[in-house]
Parts: sequence; C-alpha cells; structure tokens
Amino acid sequence: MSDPKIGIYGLGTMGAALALNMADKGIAIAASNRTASVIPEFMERAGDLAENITAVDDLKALIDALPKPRNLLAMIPSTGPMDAFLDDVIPMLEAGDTVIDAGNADFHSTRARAARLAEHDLHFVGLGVSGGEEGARHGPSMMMGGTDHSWSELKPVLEKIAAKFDGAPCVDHLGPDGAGHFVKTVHNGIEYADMQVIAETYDILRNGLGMDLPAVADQFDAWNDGPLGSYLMEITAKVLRYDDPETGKPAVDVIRDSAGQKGTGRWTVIEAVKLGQSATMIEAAVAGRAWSAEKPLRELAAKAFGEDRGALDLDVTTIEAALRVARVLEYAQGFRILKAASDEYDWNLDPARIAEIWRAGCIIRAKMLDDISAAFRDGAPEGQLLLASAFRDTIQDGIPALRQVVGTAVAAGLPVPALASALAWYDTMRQSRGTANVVQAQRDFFGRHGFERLDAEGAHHGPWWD
Ligand SMILES: NC(=O)C1=CN([C@@H]2O[C@H](COP(=O)(O)OP(=O)(O)OC[C@H]3O[C@@H](n4cnc5c(N)ncnc54)[C@H](OP(=O)(O)O)[C@@H]3O)[C@@H](O)[C@H]2O)C=CC1
Ligand SMILES: O=C(CO)[C@H](O)[C@H](O)COP(=O)(O)O
Repeated sequence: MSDPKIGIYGLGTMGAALALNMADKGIAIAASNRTASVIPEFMERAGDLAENITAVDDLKALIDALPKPRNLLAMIPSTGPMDAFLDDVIPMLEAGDTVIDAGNADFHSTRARAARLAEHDLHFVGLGVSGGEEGARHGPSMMMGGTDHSWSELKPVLEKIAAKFDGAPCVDHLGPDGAGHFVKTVHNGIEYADMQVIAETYDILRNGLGMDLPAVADQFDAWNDGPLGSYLMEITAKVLRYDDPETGKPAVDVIRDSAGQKGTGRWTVIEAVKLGQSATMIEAAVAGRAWSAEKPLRELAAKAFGEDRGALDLDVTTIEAALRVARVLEYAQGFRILKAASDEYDWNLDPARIAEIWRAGCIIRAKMLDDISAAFRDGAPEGQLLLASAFRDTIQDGIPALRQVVGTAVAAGLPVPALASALAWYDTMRQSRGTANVVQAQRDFFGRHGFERLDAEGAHHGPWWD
C-alpha cells in the first residue's frame, strides 16, 4: 500500500463515510477513532476497500502513519471536542502540517483556531461538508476555508471525492480560515428555510386541502419532476410513503412533532443580525423548530383556544407557483448574508461559484441553483439575487400566488410562518419609502436619538424638543 495521503480521525457517521469514499476513489488513507473498539467493525464494513486503509488505534499512531507535511482531517463535533482535540494534537505535529475540521463549526471558532495553529506554523482548514452520510460516502459538496498551501495539498483529494455536476467537482477554496464554515452555515440556514416551507406546504395539502398522504407524496413527486426539483422535495415524497413497522401507521404520524436543531440555523440568524441583515425565512424556520419543541405549551394553548382550522380553497398550480417564488426568496436571503459577510471579512466570496458547488452533493441541491449561478454570472444588480433579471418573471408571476396561498392559509388559521415572512420581506423591500420614519420619530421622542431628514444633511431632532 502507498503512503496514506490523509489521516481521518473520527469514524462516526460522517467520518466513516468520508473515509470509505476516499478509499473507494483509490486514495490511500490512515484512520482512527477515539473509541478504538469501533475500528474493527469499520474495517469489516470497508471490505475490499480496506486495502487502501491503514487503521490505527490512537491519535499518535495516526500522526506517525502520515507522510510530511501531514494532512489530518477530524470529523468530530466542532464545538468543545475540537479544542480538546487541538490541545492533544498540536504538540504531535510539525511546522507545515494541516489540520482539517470537517464538522459544522461556528466560523468564529474556526478563525480563532486558525490563528492559534498559525502561531505554531500549522495550517487550519475549516471544511464545510454537506450531503449527510450518503453524500459523504458517494460525493459531498464541500466548502473549503484555509490557506493556499492547504488548498494545494487537499485539492486533488477533495476533487476526487466530491460530488460532480456535469463532470465538475462540487468543491472549492472559498477563502481563508472561517470562510468555508461560514458558507456551510448559511447553506444550512437555507436548508432550514427550505425544509420549513416544504413542511408548511405539506400542512396546506394534507390538512388544508384534505389530501390523503399518498396523494401528498405524489404531489411532491410531481413537483420534484419540474422546476421545483430538489433533494429535499424528493426525500419528502419518500418519507411520506413509509409505514411504521410497529403500528402499521404512516411513519410521519408516529413521529413526535418536535424538531431538533444542532446550531447552524441559529448561527445563520445570529450572524445575519450581527451583519445588519435579517433573513426572515431562516428566522421563521428557526422559530418554527423552537415552537415545535414547546409541545407541552402548545397542548395547553390548544386546549385553551381550540385547534379549529378552516378548509383551504387553493389549487396545486397556485401552490407550486408560490413555492417557486418562496424558494427564490429564501436563496436571495441566504446569498445576502454571504455578501454581507464577504464585505465585512474581505473574503471576496463568489456567489456564482458557491451556487455551482451547491448544485450536487449537498442537502439543498436543487435545479434552481443552476439558474442562480447563471444569474450571478450575468451580474445581479448590487449583488442581489432579488434584482437579477433572470428571476424577475418568476418573482412577478409567483407573488400573486404566494399572496393567495398565505392569505388563504392565514384566514383559515393555518400557520405558514416561512411563507408569510417571505411575502413580508418582498413587500418591504419593494417599498422605496417604508415606515421607519415613525420609528425614528419615536426614538427621538423618548431618547433624543436624532434622525436624518429627507431634505437636509446631518442629524436633527423633532419639534417635540423645541
Ligand atoms: N450527520 C450529518 O448529516 C452531518 C454532520 N456533520 C458534522 O460532522 C461532525 C460529526 O458528525 P457525525 O459523524 O454525524 O457524528 P457521530 O456522532 O456519528 O460521530 C461523532 C464522532 O466524533 C467522535 N467524538 C465525539 N466526541 C469526541 C471527543 N471529545 N474527542 C474525540 N472524538 C470525539 C466520536 O468518537 P467516539 O466513537 O469515540 O464517540 C465519533 O467518531 C459534526 O461536527 C457534525 O456537525 C456535517 C454534515 C452532515
Ligand atoms: O449539516 C448538516 C446537513 O447539511 C447536518 O445534518 C446538520 O446536523 C443539520 O442541522 P440540524 O441538525 O440542526 O437540523
């Protein structure tokens, strides 16, 4: 066996799948895991691929197995465990080595870790990996942040294992230190919004229109064959068709309606707000998960106020048009955050390239991403997808449908927080004169905060202070 090109530490769901993907592509690797007892089972799973894998029992042996300069990829939780891992690993490495954090990390931590490793002449890469276990095993989309040196070291490996769109690998070097993890975070924010919109649509179809589950699944399948085609649409149709083996009921009917969240959606919202942005659809999705987790309170409120909802009178063509425009708006919000961060941190992020590497392998892969990359390549005014001429017709044609869907659902008492917030954002952004003049007047009245005037430069106070 040739020298391992890279070491993988952490053979959980994602680490094992990435390791097998590399071995499958003929890349010699070394692999280890904190709990060594899982390693034999992993090697058994590897089967014939084991010939490309040097499995070792601990971190020290893993590092010793790697040629210099070393490339060591950790697929472990990027929160506390990553810092403890770095405490252990830094003394074992030598100048020029690279540590790759391939988990979902808060990009502030990635920047701090990169600075910490740089003090030891070590490189730190924040590698966003998307695609879940299946993607990691057969081709993920990857967003790399780090030094040019690390990219030149890793590019051959990452391009081999990445998902391919029309033969082009869905991976790129997006910027320094935290840039890759930031883009992955926003990817997940968009993922949250897309999942929420699909869940709201499921509610509209099943409970608002009274469709049975197989019909709802068929509808998602039909949409998936058209312009709304996406991985999340496809898997929604699939999960709706499963029955629970224990009860024989539809699987979705035995799953508790309380969603988990590990942090990336929340980070997207927090970073957007810090950057002076607001991604209302992602906020609505994070709120939707938080509200869902408050099941006992919802049960009390249901008893107190009743759960009645009216039936909806909507046709599926209108719902499809509403979904299309909602998806454009959720991407527009996500890309705005990327632009704001790129300006703030001087990353020079290329939105067209990001859309390209999201076209395959990742959870938000969608047919629309090809059009989005083309729209950015054509030059969206102010770098805003909302203003891209390629989406003008979709937006103008879709908004009346979105208005009808949101209005009908709201009137019937069916909650559609993400769809409604998409509309509110669109309507706010197309007002050249909004209502913040009143907010400014209030602020000045109670706190002498001052305001700008339309007809004069400088700061002013209202007549209430005369
Ligand atoms: N699951 C998914 O769809 C995706 C996950 N990710 C990210 O990938 C990373 C790994 O997730 P996933 O594979 O799902 O998680 P798993 O729980 O399946 O695996 C976790 C791995 O981390 C190791 N680990 C946990 N704590 C420590 C520690 N303190 N020190 C050393 N090793 C530790 C575990 O080792 P041990 O066996 O000893 O417990 C195990 O190898 C996370 O950052 C996650 O956010 C990214 C994209 C998609
Ligand atoms: O990164 C991912 C997908 O892209 C992970 O699956 C992540 O865990 C999803 O986030 P959450 O657990 O908060 O739903």
